Amino acid sequence: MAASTPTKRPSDSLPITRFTSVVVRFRRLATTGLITAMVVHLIFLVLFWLLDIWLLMAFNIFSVLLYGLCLIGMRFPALRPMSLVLAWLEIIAHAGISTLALGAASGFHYLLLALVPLVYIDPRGDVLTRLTGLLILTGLFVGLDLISTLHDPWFLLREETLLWLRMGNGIICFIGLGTVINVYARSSRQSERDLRSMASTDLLTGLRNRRSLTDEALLLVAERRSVNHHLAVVLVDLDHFKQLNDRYGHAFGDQVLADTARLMNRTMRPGDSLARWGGEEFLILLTDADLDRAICVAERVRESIAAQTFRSDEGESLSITATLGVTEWRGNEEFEVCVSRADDALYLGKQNGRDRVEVAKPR
Ligand SMILES: Nc1nc2c(ncn2[C@@H]2O[C@H](COP(=O)(O)OP(=O)(O)OP(=O)(O)O)[C@@H](O)[C@H]2O)c(=O)[nH]1
Repeated sequence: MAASTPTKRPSDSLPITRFTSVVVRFRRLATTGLITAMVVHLIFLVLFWLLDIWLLMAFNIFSVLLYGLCLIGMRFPALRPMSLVLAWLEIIAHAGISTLALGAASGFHYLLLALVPLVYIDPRGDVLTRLTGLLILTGLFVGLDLISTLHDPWFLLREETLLWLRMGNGIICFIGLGTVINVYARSSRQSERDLRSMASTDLLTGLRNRRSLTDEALLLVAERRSVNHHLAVVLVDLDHFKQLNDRYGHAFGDQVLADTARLMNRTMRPGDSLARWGGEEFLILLTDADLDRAICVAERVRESIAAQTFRSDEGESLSITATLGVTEWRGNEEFEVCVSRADDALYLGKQNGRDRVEVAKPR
């Protein structure tokens, strides 16, 4: 590539990242809930068949079928809201009819409690919707308790049976609450991990980004100030990258960046760090390395980049070169000062013809 005036600082590239949205997580949670509800209603179905309560048996057959339909509906974006509303209404109707049929002592109104976290988890709900949802659930819970205290249930069961039912419903309620909270907590932790990874990774190359490496370097520098360990910095800048982009296209440039990052990554020792520092600039942080070792590493990187060949879309074989600035951390200076010295060396390397390693000795 032809020579041109060296550029001092390349600009940072914007990180574009994958992110599993909170809506997707809510959908997963809702699907898990629907499957669980279906299984629970199958158990109720058997139970009411054993107790010979035909009304609740019929209602549970209807519920199982309804959950099946809701699960199918969850596969289609347009039907999702309706599926969720139907599932909500089913739980409310199930709690209501079962409590009226068997009395509050059966504990069926406890099932309403499992809906409380869902009022808050739905990401589309605003404050008013949440408050309304909570008030409706509270009203239903208290109302059902009151009505069944004032009126006899439709079906009379033995005290012992009611006790078992109440305990069962209490357990289902706790398991339901626990499951919802667990799924939500796990998805929150996953979101946190995703965000951390997004904040520290460069999407194009998969390398750590500037922020992540700077954070590590600042920690190392703080630790090593007292211990007097070596630390060296190598700045790598690909030569004439603008020309490469202009000649072969930006997508090809991206590929070259990604391949070069992979190549450099392979040459790193465990413990050393490599980051995409800016557009076509990379930074290598060498822990426990003095200047001589840093120069060796820089030479090795320079040679491996120069030896790498690429094939353009037109089938043309080409290679690129890089200029590297090397320096050693002085032990009592800020990390930025050390990087700036490596940058000065790099700039000198560009002026001196590129494809070379330039060293800045700390004074
Ligand atoms: N394809 C691609 N190009 C990028 C990316 N980030 C920065 N660049 C390009 O890298 C080029 C850097 O150009 P300059 O700063 O002039 O440097 P150069 O052409 O490499 O010249 P020297 O550094 O002086 O050898 C610009 O054209 C940027 O658009 C990227 O993520 N992908």
